[in-house]
Amino acid sequence: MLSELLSYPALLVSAIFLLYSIVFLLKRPQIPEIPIIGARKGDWFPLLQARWRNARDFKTALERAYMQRGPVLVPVAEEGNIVILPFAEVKFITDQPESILNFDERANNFVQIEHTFMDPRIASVALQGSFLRTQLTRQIGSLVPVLAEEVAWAVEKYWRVTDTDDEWHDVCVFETIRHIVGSVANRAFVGLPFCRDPELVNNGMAFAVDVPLSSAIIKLIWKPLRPLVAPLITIPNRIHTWRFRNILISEIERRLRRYDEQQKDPEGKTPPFEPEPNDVLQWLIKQGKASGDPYMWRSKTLADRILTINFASIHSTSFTMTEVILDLVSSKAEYIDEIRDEVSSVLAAHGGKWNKNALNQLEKLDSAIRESARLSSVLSTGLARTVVAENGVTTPSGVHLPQGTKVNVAARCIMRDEAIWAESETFMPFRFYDQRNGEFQITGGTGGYKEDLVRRARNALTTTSPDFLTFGHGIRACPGRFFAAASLKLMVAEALLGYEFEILPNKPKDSWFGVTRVPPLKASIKIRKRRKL
Ligand code: HEM
Repeated sequence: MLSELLSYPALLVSAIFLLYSIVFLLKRPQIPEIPIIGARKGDWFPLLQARWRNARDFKTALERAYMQRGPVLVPVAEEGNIVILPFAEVKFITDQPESILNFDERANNFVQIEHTFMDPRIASVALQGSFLRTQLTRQIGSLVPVLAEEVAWAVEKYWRVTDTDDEWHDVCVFETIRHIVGSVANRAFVGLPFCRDPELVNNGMAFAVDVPLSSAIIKLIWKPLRPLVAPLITIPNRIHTWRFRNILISEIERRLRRYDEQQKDPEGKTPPFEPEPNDVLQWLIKQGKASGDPYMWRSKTLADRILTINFASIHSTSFTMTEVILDLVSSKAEYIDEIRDEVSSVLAAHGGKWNKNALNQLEKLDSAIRESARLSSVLSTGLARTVVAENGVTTPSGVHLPQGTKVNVAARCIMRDEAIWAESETFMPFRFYDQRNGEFQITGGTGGYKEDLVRRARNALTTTSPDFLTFGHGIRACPGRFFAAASLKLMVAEALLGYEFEILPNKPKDSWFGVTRVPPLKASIKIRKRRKL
């Protein structure tokens, strides 16, 4: 029988597949004994059937999970079995050390980094959270003026409405915003002229689509087969990485040569004299050289690090900005006018030039962006971590989570919970502004200067908390959020000062792809140039 089987390769492959399916169906994965969302009485294979149902309507699955107010299991197609912990356990997640609940393990598994990124070693430096947390955040003050210049250029270019034109024009919000965000972010990452090359932005964004798409397919494949199949599935990833690298490589090599020359001639006597660029690429070159590891200053490594930063930042910022614009234009004209008045008076007070202080004074705008990021957050689930402790971990509600369990919270539901947020489903742009400036007292406090500062800080766009999870929370909260907040404010300010918007009767609908919520990418709005008074 066995020899017969071995002589027919097709039969052998079918037999292996059958065996694997049986083992897969019968093997009870190591999962906690908690309710399974999506499973029904009488299901033969509750996990598999729930997985299929939840993948088709993850929004409902998430809402059901949240309503349980305790840990639940949510099987879903591309992610497998995830445990959703209740709101009360957010602090438990953020309090755990990385040796128990690990961020990188989950993130790298989610994107299948060893298959979807072209250089497997980049995994060890890929997310570069600590680099951004220190370098980029520290430099925001010096970056604001150049970012403002780039915003003005990009909005003018991509919204294409001339000063003399009185007509209303349709613009597709996401399609134009992604280019604007791409140029603005890359002005800080690689500088001029590269940030204005649409091919750089297009390939960076294409790669950011390739990764979740290819990783979702790869995760459906049996692990031992992945190294064989992944190279085929990730052909687009390789094409876009290759094109992205090609745009930057000669500039990187030029800067590396310049760096070496300057090291030999610190006085700067050898021409050409040029000021050192102040952008992420240059900081990465310095960091790479200082590390003493030649891998870190290979031009390919440096290009891939810029690509990874594009991957982490452009989609999240473009989606957030798209939602802000759509939330504003489907609210009230008075709201827009009030924010616009704030923007013009703050700008005038700073002599018509943006700087970090001026951005900090845009409290109404800050509040409107935070409110949009609460109500229309791009996150469905949040605080994604994997249990890495060998003996697992037990939650405060007493559920034991074995090693390997994927943990999340229902971020979207927390941020829309009526018990936490008054009129939680309504876009109230001044919600956080009022909380910053209102009579509200901190429990047990005296309402003094210190408490005033705390209240202000608590309600600022970049402040994370257990109930505001758009940027995550805890030690791994988004390191790019201060940069994102500055860019978002500059972009919305430019849009409000330069344009009028036709108010929409309703906000266009979003869509869901498995666990991912995507804003209305095709939505258009009507804009026209504002007359300067
Ligand atoms: C509005 C825009 C953005 C949103 C909504 C956003 C959201 C997030 C979220 C939810 C996380 C996971 C945090 C956690 O689980 O606790 C994260 C992580 C991260 N974000 Fe952002 N992000 C944005 C912009 C950016 C930008 C502009 C950059 C880079 C310049 C960036 C770089 C990163 C990196 C590198 C990580 C991984 C952090 C680590 O390794 O510790 N993000 N972001």
